[in-house]
Amino acid sequence: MKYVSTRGQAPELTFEQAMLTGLARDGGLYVPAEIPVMGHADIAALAGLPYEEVAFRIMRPFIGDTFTDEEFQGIIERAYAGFGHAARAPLVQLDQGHFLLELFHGPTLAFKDFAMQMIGQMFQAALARSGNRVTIVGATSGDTGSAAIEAFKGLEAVDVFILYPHGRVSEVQRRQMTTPPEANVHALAIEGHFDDAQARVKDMFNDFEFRDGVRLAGVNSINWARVLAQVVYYFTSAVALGSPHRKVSFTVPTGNFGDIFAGYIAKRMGLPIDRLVVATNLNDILHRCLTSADYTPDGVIPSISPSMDIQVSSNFERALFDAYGRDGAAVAQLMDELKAGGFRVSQGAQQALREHFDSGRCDEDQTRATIRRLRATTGELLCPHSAVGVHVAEQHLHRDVPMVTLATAHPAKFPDAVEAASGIHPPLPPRMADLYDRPERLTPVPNDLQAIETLIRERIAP
Ligand SMILES: Cc1ncc(COP(=O)(O)O)c(C=O)c1O
Ligand SMILES: N[C@@H](CCOP(=O)(O)O)C(=O)O
Repeated sequence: MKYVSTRGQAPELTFEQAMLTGLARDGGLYVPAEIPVMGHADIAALAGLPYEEVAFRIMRPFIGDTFTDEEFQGIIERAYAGFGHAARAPLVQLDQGHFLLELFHGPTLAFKDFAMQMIGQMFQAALARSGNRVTIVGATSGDTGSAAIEAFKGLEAVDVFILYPHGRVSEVQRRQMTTPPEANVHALAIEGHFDDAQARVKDMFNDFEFRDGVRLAGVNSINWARVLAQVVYYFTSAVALGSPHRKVSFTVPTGNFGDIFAGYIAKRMGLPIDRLVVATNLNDILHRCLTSADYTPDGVIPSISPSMDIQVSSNFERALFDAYGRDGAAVAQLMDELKAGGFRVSQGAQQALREHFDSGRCDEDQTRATIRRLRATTGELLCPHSAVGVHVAEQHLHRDVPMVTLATAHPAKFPDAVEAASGIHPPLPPRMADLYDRPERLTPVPNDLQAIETLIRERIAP
Protein backbone atom coordinates (compact mmCIF):
# COMPACT_ATOMS: atom_id res chain seq x y z
CA MET A 1 0.00 0.00 0.00
CA LYS A 2 1.46 3.33 -1.10
CA TYR A 3 0.42 6.82 -0.03
CA VAL A 4 0.33 9.85 -2.34
CA SER A 5 0.10 13.57 -1.62
CA THR A 6 -3.03 15.56 -2.47
CA ARG A 7 -0.77 18.11 -4.18
CA GLY A 8 1.00 15.56 -6.36
CA GLN A 9 4.58 16.77 -5.83
CA ALA A 10 5.82 14.80 -2.80
CA PRO A 11 7.35 11.32 -2.87
CA GLU A 12 5.08 8.29 -2.45
CA LEU A 13 5.43 6.77 1.02
CA THR A 14 4.65 3.56 2.88
CA PHE A 15 2.12 3.58 5.74
CA GLU A 16 4.87 3.84 8.36
CA GLN A 17 6.55 6.72 6.55
CA ALA A 18 3.26 8.55 6.04
CA MET A 19 2.36 8.09 9.72
CA LEU A 20 5.70 9.46 10.94
CA THR A 21 5.86 12.21 8.30
CA GLY A 22 2.55 14.00 8.90
CA LEU A 23 2.27 16.74 6.31
CA ALA A 24 3.66 15.93 2.84
CA ARG A 25 6.69 17.98 1.79
CA ASP A 26 4.67 19.71 -0.94
CA GLY A 27 2.24 20.95 1.74
CA GLY A 28 -0.39 18.33 0.86
CA LEU A 29 -1.97 15.52 2.85
CA TYR A 30 -1.23 11.85 2.32
CA VAL A 31 -3.99 9.50 1.10
CA PRO A 32 -3.83 5.87 0.01
CA ALA A 33 -2.98 5.46 -3.68
CA GLU A 34 -5.89 3.00 -3.83
CA ILE A 35 -8.71 2.24 -1.42
CA PRO A 36 -9.09 -1.49 -0.66
CA VAL A 37 -12.67 -2.68 -1.18
CA MET A 38 -14.36 -5.20 1.12
CA GLY A 39 -16.84 -7.64 -0.33
CA HIS A 40 -20.41 -8.10 0.89
CA ALA A 41 -19.53 -11.35 2.70
CA ASP A 42 -16.51 -9.82 4.45
CA ILE A 43 -18.63 -6.95 5.74
CA ALA A 44 -21.42 -9.30 6.83
CA ALA A 45 -18.84 -11.37 8.74
CA LEU A 46 -18.08 -8.38 10.98
CA ALA A 47 -21.46 -8.74 12.73
CA GLY A 48 -21.09 -9.54 16.41
CA LEU A 49 -17.29 -9.32 16.48
CA PRO A 50 -15.55 -7.40 19.27
CA TYR A 51 -14.57 -3.82 18.32
CA GLU A 52 -10.87 -4.77 18.37
CA GLU A 53 -11.35 -7.58 15.85
CA VAL A 54 -13.29 -5.30 13.49
CA ALA A 55 -10.52 -2.70 13.87
CA PHE A 56 -7.95 -5.30 12.85
CA ARG A 57 -9.89 -6.39 9.76
CA ILE A 58 -10.60 -2.83 8.59
CA MET A 59 -7.16 -1.32 9.17
CA ARG A 60 -4.95 -4.29 8.24
CA PRO A 61 -5.03 -3.75 4.43
CA PHE A 62 -3.84 -0.16 4.87
CA ILE A 63 -0.73 -0.75 6.97
CA GLY A 64 1.28 -2.95 4.58
CA ASP A 65 4.18 -4.65 6.35
CA THR A 66 4.63 -1.95 9.01
CA PHE A 67 3.58 -4.41 11.72
CA THR A 68 3.14 -8.18 11.81
CA ASP A 69 -0.40 -9.39 12.46
CA GLU A 70 0.58 -10.26 16.01
CA GLU A 71 2.15 -6.85 16.67
CA PHE A 72 -0.84 -5.08 15.17
CA GLN A 73 -3.29 -7.10 17.27
CA GLY A 74 -1.31 -6.16 20.40
CA ILE A 75 -1.37 -2.49 19.41
CA ILE A 76 -5.14 -2.55 18.97
CA GLU A 77 -5.75 -4.39 22.24
CA ARG A 78 -3.64 -1.91 24.21
CA ALA A 79 -5.20 1.10 22.44
CA TYR A 80 -8.75 0.27 23.51
CA ALA A 81 -8.06 -1.36 26.91
CA GLY A 82 -8.58 1.97 28.72
CA PHE A 83 -12.02 2.66 27.28
CA GLY A 84 -14.87 2.89 29.76
CA HIS A 85 -17.42 0.89 27.74
CA ALA A 86 -17.17 -2.76 26.67
CA ALA A 87 -18.59 -1.95 23.23
CA ARG A 88 -16.08 0.94 22.87
CA ALA A 89 -18.56 2.80 20.59
CA PRO A 90 -22.09 1.94 21.78
CA LEU A 91 -25.19 2.81 19.75
CA VAL A 92 -28.20 4.32 21.48
CA GLN A 93 -31.61 4.75 19.84
CA LEU A 94 -32.92 8.32 19.96
CA ASP A 95 -36.05 7.98 17.88
CA GLN A 96 -37.58 5.91 15.11
CA GLY A 97 -34.74 5.38 12.65
CA HIS A 98 -32.34 7.74 14.46
CA PHE A 99 -29.39 6.47 16.49
CA LEU A 100 -26.57 8.09 18.45
CA LEU A 101 -23.07 6.63 18.25
CA GLU A 102 -21.40 7.42 21.58
CA LEU A 103 -17.73 8.06 20.86
CA PHE A 104 -16.85 9.59 24.22
CA HIS A 105 -15.94 6.60 26.39
CA GLY A 106 -12.19 6.91 25.86
CA PRO A 107 -9.69 8.31 28.38
CA THR A 108 -10.21 12.00 27.47
CA LEU A 109 -13.93 11.77 26.74
CA ALA A 110 -13.93 12.63 23.02
CA PHE A 111 -13.88 10.70 19.75
CA LYS A 112 -10.23 11.69 19.28
CA ASP A 113 -9.22 8.90 21.67
CA PHE A 114 -10.18 6.26 19.10
CA ALA A 115 -7.39 7.33 16.77
CA MET A 116 -4.97 8.94 19.20
CA GLN A 117 -4.68 5.85 21.40
CA MET A 118 -3.90 3.82 18.26
CA ILE A 119 -1.35 6.35 17.04
CA GLY A 120 0.31 6.45 20.46
CA GLN A 121 0.78 2.68 20.35
CA MET A 122 1.92 2.67 16.71
CA PHE A 123 4.44 5.49 17.25
CA GLN A 124 5.85 3.68 20.29
CA ALA A 125 6.32 0.45 18.37
CA ALA A 126 7.84 2.14 15.30
CA LEU A 127 10.17 4.40 17.32
CA ALA A 128 11.34 1.55 19.56
CA ARG A 129 12.31 -0.35 16.41
CA SER A 130 14.21 2.55 14.82
CA GLY A 131 15.64 4.06 18.00
CA ASN A 132 14.60 7.54 16.76
CA ARG A 133 13.18 10.45 18.77
CA VAL A 134 10.47 12.75 17.40
CA THR A 135 8.99 16.11 18.27
CA ILE A 136 5.24 16.06 17.94
CA VAL A 137 3.54 19.36 17.28
CA GLY A 138 -0.24 19.60 17.21
CA ALA A 139 -2.91 22.26 16.93
CA THR A 140 -6.11 21.88 18.87
CA SER A 141 -9.44 23.51 19.46
CA GLY A 142 -9.55 21.41 22.64
CA ASP A 143 -9.98 17.71 22.06
CA THR A 144 -7.10 16.64 19.81
CA GLY A 145 -4.67 18.22 22.27
CA SER A 146 -5.93 16.45 25.35
CA ALA A 147 -6.14 13.13 23.51
CA ALA A 148 -2.59 13.53 22.15
CA ILE A 149 -1.18 14.44 25.56
CA GLU A 150 -2.90 11.43 27.11
CA ALA A 151 -1.53 9.13 24.42
CA PHE A 152 2.07 10.43 24.44
CA LYS A 153 2.72 11.66 27.98
CA GLY A 154 5.76 10.14 29.61
CA LEU A 155 7.09 8.48 26.44
CA GLU A 156 10.90 8.51 26.28
CA ALA A 157 11.19 8.99 22.52
CA VAL A 158 8.67 11.82 22.15
CA ASP A 159 8.23 15.47 23.11
CA VAL A 160 4.70 16.71 22.52
CA PHE A 161 3.88 20.40 21.97
CA ILE A 162 0.21 21.34 21.71
CA LEU A 163 -0.90 24.77 20.51
CA TYR A 164 -4.37 25.68 21.75
CA PRO A 165 -6.17 29.01 21.27
CA HIS A 166 -5.81 30.99 24.47
CA GLY A 167 -9.18 31.47 26.19
CA ARG A 168 -11.13 29.60 23.51
CA VAL A 169 -11.30 26.06 24.90
CA SER A 170 -13.45 24.85 27.79
CA GLU A 171 -11.92 24.75 31.26
CA VAL A 172 -12.04 20.95 31.32
CA GLN A 173 -10.29 20.77 27.94
CA ARG A 174 -7.63 23.24 29.10
CA ARG A 175 -7.01 21.42 32.36
CA GLN A 176 -6.73 18.09 30.56
CA MET A 177 -3.84 19.64 28.62
CA THR A 178 -2.18 21.70 31.36
CA THR A 179 -2.29 19.38 34.37
CA PRO A 180 -0.31 16.29 33.26
CA PRO A 181 3.00 16.60 35.15
CA GLU A 182 5.12 14.63 32.64
CA ALA A 183 8.14 16.62 31.46
CA ASN A 184 7.68 15.70 27.78
CA VAL A 185 4.29 17.49 27.66
CA HIS A 186 4.19 21.15 26.63
CA ALA A 187 0.85 23.01 26.47
CA LEU A 188 1.25 26.27 24.51
CA ALA A 189 -1.54 28.85 24.68
CA ILE A 190 -1.37 30.78 21.40
CA GLU A 191 -2.86 34.25 20.93
CA GLY A 192 -5.49 33.71 18.23
CA HIS A 193 -7.95 31.02 17.26
CA PHE A 194 -7.63 27.43 16.12
CA ASP A 195 -7.00 28.36 12.47
CA ASP A 196 -3.93 30.33 13.60
CA ALA A 197 -2.64 27.36 15.60
CA GLN A 198 -3.19 24.99 12.67
CA ALA A 199 -1.53 27.43 10.24
CA ARG A 200 1.56 27.70 12.48
CA VAL A 201 1.79 23.89 12.70
CA LYS A 202 1.67 23.67 8.90
CA ASP A 203 4.27 26.46 8.68
CA MET A 204 6.58 24.41 10.89
CA PHE A 205 6.19 21.42 8.55
CA ASN A 206 6.94 23.67 5.58
CA ASP A 207 10.11 25.02 7.25
CA PHE A 208 12.32 22.09 6.24
CA GLU A 209 15.33 23.18 8.28
CA PHE A 210 13.24 23.23 11.45
CA ARG A 211 11.24 20.17 10.47
CA ASP A 212 14.29 18.00 9.85
CA GLY A 213 16.28 19.50 12.71
CA VAL A 214 13.74 18.56 15.39
CA ARG A 215 12.38 15.46 13.57
CA LEU A 216 8.88 16.90 13.45
CA ALA A 217 5.87 14.58 13.55
CA GLY A 218 2.18 15.45 13.47
CA VAL A 219 -0.83 13.95 15.18
CA ASN A 220 -3.54 16.19 13.80
CA SER A 221 -5.75 14.59 11.20
CA ILE A 222 -3.19 15.68 8.62
CA ASN A 223 -1.78 12.32 9.72
CA TRP A 224 -3.49 9.61 7.65
CA ALA A 225 -3.32 7.15 10.56
CA ARG A 226 -5.74 9.39 12.48
CA VAL A 227 -8.34 9.15 9.73
CA LEU A 228 -7.83 5.42 9.29
CA ALA A 229 -8.56 4.55 12.92
CA GLN A 230 -11.82 6.51 12.70
CA VAL A 231 -13.09 4.42 9.77
CA VAL A 232 -13.68 1.49 12.10
CA TYR A 233 -16.68 2.80 14.02
CA TYR A 234 -18.59 3.51 10.81
CA PHE A 235 -18.37 -0.22 10.13
CA THR A 236 -19.26 -1.39 13.66
CA SER A 237 -22.32 0.86 13.83
CA ALA A 238 -23.59 0.24 10.29
CA VAL A 239 -23.21 -3.52 10.67
CA ALA A 240 -25.06 -3.39 14.00
CA LEU A 241 -27.96 -1.76 12.11
CA GLY A 242 -28.06 -4.37 9.35
CA SER A 243 -25.36 -3.46 6.82
CA PRO A 244 -24.33 -4.69 4.33
CA HIS A 245 -27.93 -5.86 3.75
CA ARG A 246 -29.20 -2.37 4.52
CA LYS A 247 -28.04 1.18 3.80
CA VAL A 248 -27.22 3.54 6.67
CA SER A 249 -26.65 7.32 6.74
CA PHE A 250 -24.42 9.29 9.10
CA THR A 251 -24.49 12.84 10.40
CA VAL A 252 -21.16 14.10 11.68
CA PRO A 253 -20.49 17.25 13.72
CA THR A 254 -17.73 18.69 11.57
CA GLY A 255 -14.85 21.12 11.85
CA ASN A 256 -11.62 19.90 10.31
CA PHE A 257 -13.47 17.32 8.13
CA GLY A 258 -11.39 14.39 9.47
CA ASP A 259 -14.18 12.42 11.06
CA ILE A 260 -16.59 12.66 8.15
CA PHE A 261 -13.77 11.92 5.73
CA ALA A 262 -13.28 8.64 7.60
CA GLY A 263 -16.94 7.91 6.82
CA TYR A 264 -16.29 8.64 3.16
CA ILE A 265 -13.40 6.15 3.22
CA ALA A 266 -15.72 3.55 4.79
CA LYS A 267 -18.13 4.14 1.91
CA ARG A 268 -15.33 3.81 -0.66
CA MET A 269 -14.38 0.53 1.02
CA GLY A 270 -17.82 -0.85 0.24
CA LEU A 271 -19.90 0.00 3.31
CA PRO A 272 -23.37 0.86 1.97
CA ILE A 273 -23.57 4.41 3.30
CA ASP A 274 -26.41 6.39 1.78
CA ARG A 275 -25.70 9.99 2.87
CA LEU A 276 -22.87 11.57 4.83
CA VAL A 277 -24.26 14.74 6.38
CA VAL A 278 -21.83 17.50 7.40
CA ALA A 279 -23.20 19.28 10.49
CA THR A 280 -21.65 22.68 11.23
CA ASN A 281 -22.12 25.26 13.95
CA LEU A 282 -22.03 29.03 13.21
CA ASN A 283 -18.70 28.44 11.51
CA ASP A 284 -20.54 27.07 8.53
CA ILE A 285 -17.99 27.39 5.75
CA LEU A 286 -18.34 23.72 4.75
CA HIS A 287 -22.13 23.98 4.56
CA ARG A 288 -21.80 27.14 2.47
CA CYS A 289 -19.26 25.54 0.18
CA LEU A 290 -21.29 22.38 -0.36
CA THR A 291 -24.38 24.43 -1.19
CA SER A 292 -22.86 27.39 -3.07
CA ALA A 293 -19.37 26.18 -4.16
CA ASP A 294 -17.77 29.19 -2.46
CA TYR A 295 -15.02 28.52 0.07
CA THR A 296 -14.09 31.89 1.55
CA PRO A 297 -13.25 31.96 5.27
CA ASP A 298 -14.82 35.00 6.91
CA GLY A 299 -13.42 34.89 10.44
CA VAL A 300 -13.91 32.38 13.22
CA ILE A 301 -16.97 32.99 15.42
CA PRO A 302 -16.66 31.74 19.01
CA SER A 303 -19.50 29.32 19.82
CA ILE A 304 -20.70 26.99 22.58
CA SER A 305 -19.33 24.08 20.49
CA PRO A 306 -15.76 25.48 20.49
CA SER A 307 -14.03 22.39 19.12
CA MET A 308 -15.78 23.08 15.80
CA ASP A 309 -14.83 26.77 15.64
CA ILE A 310 -12.82 26.24 12.47
CA GLN A 311 -12.88 28.00 9.10
CA VAL A 312 -9.88 26.43 7.40
CA SER A 313 -10.94 22.82 7.35
CA SER A 314 -7.80 20.82 6.78
CA ASN A 315 -9.18 17.51 5.50
CA PHE A 316 -11.52 19.09 3.00
CA GLU A 317 -8.40 19.06 0.84
CA ARG A 318 -8.56 15.25 0.80
CA ALA A 319 -12.18 15.35 -0.38
CA LEU A 320 -11.30 17.94 -3.04
CA PHE A 321 -8.47 15.72 -4.28
CA ASP A 322 -10.98 12.98 -5.13
CA ALA A 323 -13.61 15.42 -6.38
CA TYR A 324 -11.04 16.82 -8.85
CA GLY A 325 -10.21 13.34 -10.13
CA ARG A 326 -7.03 13.12 -8.02
CA ASP A 327 -5.50 16.07 -9.86
CA GLY A 328 -2.80 17.30 -7.45
CA ALA A 329 -2.04 20.40 -9.51
CA ALA A 330 -5.70 21.49 -9.34
CA VAL A 331 -5.72 21.03 -5.54
CA ALA A 332 -2.42 22.94 -5.17
CA GLN A 333 -3.97 25.78 -7.19
CA LEU A 334 -7.06 25.87 -4.90
CA MET A 335 -4.87 25.92 -1.81
CA ASP A 336 -2.86 28.84 -3.25
CA GLU A 337 -6.14 30.67 -3.85
CA LEU A 338 -7.19 29.91 -0.27
CA LYS A 339 -4.01 31.58 1.01
CA ALA A 340 -5.01 34.64 -1.01
CA GLY A 341 -8.56 34.68 0.41
CA GLY A 342 -10.71 31.81 -0.87
CA PHE A 343 -11.69 29.68 -3.85
CA ARG A 344 -14.67 28.43 -5.84
CA VAL A 345 -15.15 24.70 -6.38
CA SER A 346 -15.74 23.83 -10.03
CA GLN A 347 -19.20 22.63 -11.03
CA GLY A 348 -17.97 19.10 -11.71
CA ALA A 349 -16.17 18.86 -8.38
CA GLN A 350 -19.15 20.23 -6.50
CA GLN A 351 -21.35 17.62 -8.13
CA ALA A 352 -18.84 14.92 -7.16
CA LEU A 353 -18.87 16.12 -3.54
CA ARG A 354 -22.66 16.22 -3.46
CA GLU A 355 -22.84 12.60 -4.56
CA HIS A 356 -21.71 11.71 -1.04
CA PHE A 357 -22.20 14.72 1.21
CA ASP A 358 -25.21 16.68 2.40
CA SER A 359 -24.88 19.47 4.94
CA GLY A 360 -26.64 21.64 7.45
CA ARG A 361 -26.01 24.33 10.03
CA CYS A 362 -27.09 24.72 13.64
CA ASP A 363 -27.03 28.05 15.46
CA GLU A 364 -26.51 28.62 19.17
CA ASP A 365 -30.19 28.71 20.14
CA GLN A 366 -30.86 25.54 18.16
CA THR A 367 -27.91 23.86 19.89
CA ARG A 368 -29.21 24.75 23.34
CA ALA A 369 -32.78 23.77 22.43
CA THR A 370 -31.58 20.39 21.14
CA ILE A 371 -29.66 19.66 24.35
CA ARG A 372 -32.75 20.57 26.40
CA ARG A 373 -35.23 18.66 24.25
CA LEU A 374 -33.16 15.48 23.91
CA ARG A 375 -32.65 15.33 27.66
CA ALA A 376 -36.39 15.64 28.19
CA THR A 377 -37.48 13.20 25.49
CA THR A 378 -34.73 10.55 25.54
CA GLY A 379 -32.77 11.08 28.77
CA GLU A 380 -29.59 11.52 26.71
CA LEU A 381 -27.46 14.49 27.80
CA LEU A 382 -25.64 15.74 24.71
CA CYS A 383 -22.48 17.83 24.49
CA PRO A 384 -22.98 20.93 22.29
CA HIS A 385 -21.12 19.37 19.33
CA SER A 386 -23.28 16.27 19.40
CA ALA A 387 -26.35 18.52 19.68
CA VAL A 388 -25.30 20.29 16.47
CA GLY A 389 -25.19 16.84 14.87
CA VAL A 390 -28.59 15.77 16.17
CA HIS A 391 -30.25 19.02 15.05
CA VAL A 392 -28.89 18.72 11.52
CA ALA A 393 -29.60 14.98 11.35
CA GLU A 394 -33.23 15.65 12.14
CA GLN A 395 -33.47 17.69 8.92
CA HIS A 396 -32.12 14.72 6.93
CA LEU A 397 -34.08 11.72 8.24
CA HIS A 398 -35.50 9.36 5.63
CA ARG A 399 -38.06 6.72 6.42
CA ASP A 400 -36.22 3.73 4.97
CA VAL A 401 -32.61 4.47 5.89
CA PRO A 402 -31.49 4.58 9.51
CA MET A 403 -29.52 7.69 10.50
CA VAL A 404 -26.57 7.52 12.89
CA THR A 405 -25.44 10.78 14.50
CA LEU A 406 -21.95 10.78 15.94
CA ALA A 407 -21.79 11.94 19.58
CA THR A 408 -18.26 13.28 19.54
CA ALA A 409 -17.67 14.37 23.14
CA HIS A 410 -18.92 13.77 26.66
CA PRO A 411 -21.17 16.51 28.07
CA ALA A 412 -18.86 16.83 31.09
CA LYS A 413 -16.20 18.42 28.87
CA PHE A 414 -18.54 21.40 28.39
CA PRO A 415 -20.37 21.61 31.72
CA ASP A 416 -21.21 25.33 31.58
CA ALA A 417 -22.86 25.19 28.15
CA VAL A 418 -24.70 21.98 28.99
CA GLU A 419 -25.92 23.31 32.32
CA ALA A 420 -27.07 26.59 30.77
CA ALA A 421 -29.09 24.64 28.22
CA SER A 422 -30.49 21.82 30.35
CA GLY A 423 -30.18 22.86 33.98
CA ILE A 424 -28.08 19.76 34.61
CA HIS A 425 -24.42 19.93 35.59
CA PRO A 426 -22.76 16.87 34.04
CA PRO A 427 -20.18 15.46 36.48
CA LEU A 428 -16.74 14.28 35.39
CA PRO A 429 -16.14 10.53 35.69
CA PRO A 430 -14.64 9.59 39.11
CA ARG A 431 -11.15 9.01 37.67
CA MET A 432 -11.01 12.73 36.76
CA ALA A 433 -12.85 14.06 39.77
CA ASP A 434 -9.79 16.00 41.05
CA LEU A 435 -9.10 17.69 37.68
CA TYR A 436 -9.91 21.14 39.13
CA ASP A 437 -7.46 20.65 42.02
CA ARG A 438 -4.43 19.65 39.95
CA PRO A 439 -1.76 22.32 39.33
CA GLU A 440 -1.64 23.73 35.79
CA ARG A 441 1.45 24.23 33.62
CA LEU A 442 1.20 26.19 30.37
CA THR A 443 3.22 28.61 28.29
CA PRO A 444 1.57 31.57 26.54
CA VAL A 445 3.02 32.10 23.05
CA PRO A 446 2.46 34.81 20.43
CA ASN A 447 1.05 33.91 17.02
CA ASP A 448 4.53 34.03 15.60
CA LEU A 449 6.34 31.18 13.86
CA GLN A 450 9.88 32.17 14.85
CA ALA A 451 8.96 32.59 18.50
CA ILE A 452 7.28 29.19 18.62
CA GLU A 453 10.12 27.43 16.80
CA THR A 454 12.68 29.01 19.14
CA LEU A 455 10.74 27.88 22.19
CA ILE A 456 10.46 24.31 20.87
CA ARG A 457 14.18 24.17 20.05
CA GLU A 458 15.07 25.38 23.55
CA ARG A 459 12.75 22.91 25.24
CA ILE A 460 14.07 19.87 23.41
CA ALA A 461 17.75 20.84 23.65
CA PRO A 462 19.65 18.12 25.56
C1 LIG B 1 -16.11 17.30 20.08
C2 LIG B 1 -15.80 17.49 18.64
N1 LIG B 1 -16.77 17.31 17.75
C3 LIG B 1 -16.54 17.46 16.43
C4 LIG B 1 -15.30 17.83 15.95
C5 LIG B 1 -15.12 17.97 14.48
O1 LIG B 1 -14.40 16.86 13.99
P1 LIG B 1 -13.55 17.03 12.66
O2 LIG B 1 -12.53 18.07 12.95
O3 LIG B 1 -12.93 15.70 12.45
O4 LIG B 1 -14.48 17.45 11.61
C6 LIG B 1 -14.27 18.05 16.86
C7 LIG B 1 -12.91 18.48 16.45
O5 LIG B 1 -12.31 17.98 15.62
C8 LIG B 1 -14.51 17.84 18.23
O6 LIG B 1 -13.52 17.96 19.10
N1 LIG C 1 -11.56 19.88 16.85
C1 LIG C 1 -10.19 19.52 16.82
C2 LIG C 1 -9.42 20.33 15.83
C3 LIG C 1 -8.21 19.60 15.32
O1 LIG C 1 -8.66 18.57 14.52
P1 LIG C 1 -7.79 17.35 14.02
O2 LIG C 1 -8.77 16.26 13.89
O3 LIG C 1 -7.19 17.77 12.74
O4 LIG C 1 -6.73 17.04 15.01
C4 LIG C 1 -9.63 19.56 18.23
O5 LIG C 1 -10.37 19.26 19.13
O6 LIG C 1 -8.51 19.90 18.43
